[in-house]
Amino acid sequence: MASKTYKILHNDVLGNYMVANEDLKQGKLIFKEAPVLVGPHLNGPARCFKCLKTINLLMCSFCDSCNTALMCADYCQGTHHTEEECLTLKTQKVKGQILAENPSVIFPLRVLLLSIYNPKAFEEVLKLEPHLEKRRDTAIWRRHRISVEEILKETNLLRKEDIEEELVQKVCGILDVNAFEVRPPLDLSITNPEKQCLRGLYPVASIMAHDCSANTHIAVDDNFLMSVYASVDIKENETIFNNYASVLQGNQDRQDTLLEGKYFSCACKRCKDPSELGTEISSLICHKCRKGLLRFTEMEKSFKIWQCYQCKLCFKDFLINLAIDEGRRRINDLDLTDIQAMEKLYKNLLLTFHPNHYLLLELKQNMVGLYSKLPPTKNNLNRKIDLCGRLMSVFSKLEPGISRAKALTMYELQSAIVEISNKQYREKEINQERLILELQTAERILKDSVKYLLYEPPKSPEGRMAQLALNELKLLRNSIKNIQQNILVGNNEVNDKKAEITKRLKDKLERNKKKEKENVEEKPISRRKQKNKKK
Ligand SMILES: C[S@@+](CC[C@H](N)C(=O)[O-])C[C@H]1O[C@@H](n2cnc3c(N)ncnc32)[C@H](O)[C@@H]1O
Repeated sequence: MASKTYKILHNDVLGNYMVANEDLKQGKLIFKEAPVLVGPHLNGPARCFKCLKTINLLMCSFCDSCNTALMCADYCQGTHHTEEECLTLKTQKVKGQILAENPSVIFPLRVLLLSIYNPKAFEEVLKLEPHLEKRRDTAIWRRHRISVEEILKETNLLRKEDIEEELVQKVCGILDVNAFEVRPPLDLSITNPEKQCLRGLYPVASIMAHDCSANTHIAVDDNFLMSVYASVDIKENETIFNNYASVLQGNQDRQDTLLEGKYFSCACKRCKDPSELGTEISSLICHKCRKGLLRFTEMEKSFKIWQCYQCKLCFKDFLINLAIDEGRRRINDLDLTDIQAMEKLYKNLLLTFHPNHYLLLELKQNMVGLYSKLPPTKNNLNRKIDLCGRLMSVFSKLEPGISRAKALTMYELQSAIVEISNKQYREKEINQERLILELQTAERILKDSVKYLLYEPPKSPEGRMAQLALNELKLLRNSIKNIQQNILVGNNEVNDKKAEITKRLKDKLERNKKKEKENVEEKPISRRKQKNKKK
């Protein structure tokens, strides 16, 4: 598999992986890919075969033709239940009710159906890594046996030869190791996109190896078409990486996710650096010396050792995990509409965690969201600017280049700068020149935010935000121009006045000079006159 932008190589550590076939500039589209299939999560709710929206099982209907595929409504216009799939299901003569009662079988079943109506696509899917040996007889294997394999067998959902244990487990393994989380269409929530995620199978994209600080930016549109861009410049022959974990996950969480779900220990630059690229995103404050930071140092048998770099005290990871669990519990218990409670908890957690610890970053993101809704007092705006700045400094290190998290934070940051500087100008705390400087700073930030947001599909929440941000950028530029013109007009008026005053002074001076001259000419005559008088 090769294209102009990438090629596929193989080594013992990564298996198949993708490298750049040429120098790729930041923002370069590396490839686009449509999914082979999209389906629900193993534990996710049942979804309409046509539009993939969550189904209310009490009110669902079944496809008129195959009588098996679940539908959200008779009139659903979705396109994801293809004619071939429909015909194949029809020949299986199974009751759709079985799928409604066992939503875990839906996605593996749809993959297995491919073997009947699209063997070529099925063959491509089977080339993906299932990690069969690492999964054999583990908890996940047993779970798939009960929730997928046995249901398929009991209900005669497929021909006997299609549901051999090995094949079903392979398909489940391929889905777990390779599928991408994708957002359902029309889901406009940016705050918790994971909540209602679907899984999509993208055989090319899934070849990208993992790095906790990836060099790609992935955008999926409402038809699940995936676009993969270079998020930074990538040199020819450099590996093209995707981040399988979330950027704000700490070291331990990431390692657990990757080991449990993808069957490898990550040894990327970020994972090997106890400060996590200088961010301290996993560091805690040492409870003994209260000066140093506790960072993970090394694995010892099955647990990690954490050490204070100042007083050298060591902790086993279960103690660190206790502190993290307690912090997590307190954040989960928070009322996310109560800014005072959030600020109080933030201060409190600073006694245990580094300010950039991922728990505090999560809290900061929630606080920025809430400050955006609170009355725009100077205090609120200043705090929002401060929090956005802190978030930005972490994102810039962990996600250099094109980054969704950075773009959203930059948008919030510039809006607070615009609001506070206009307020300060209205209240005569700053003059027009200073106002322009502040607005120009906001303009630069908004321009970068727009630059990154424009990589998002237009109908996604971030894509809509890109259009909003673009309009705001135009307005901001206009208002800067207007103020500059005001200053120019003001300066011209001042200059005119100055010129008038100078002219008047000059005239006066001329007049005085003239008078003096006249006096000088007059004086000798008068003296002579006086002399004559005396005579
Ligand atoms: C989505 S697949 C990627 C394609 C896979 N390498 C293949 O040959 O089909 C994920 C698997 O690739 C391997 N992998 C990806 N990134 C890795 C990394 N940074 N270190 C070690 N293994 C990695 C792991 O085996 C992982 O389970």
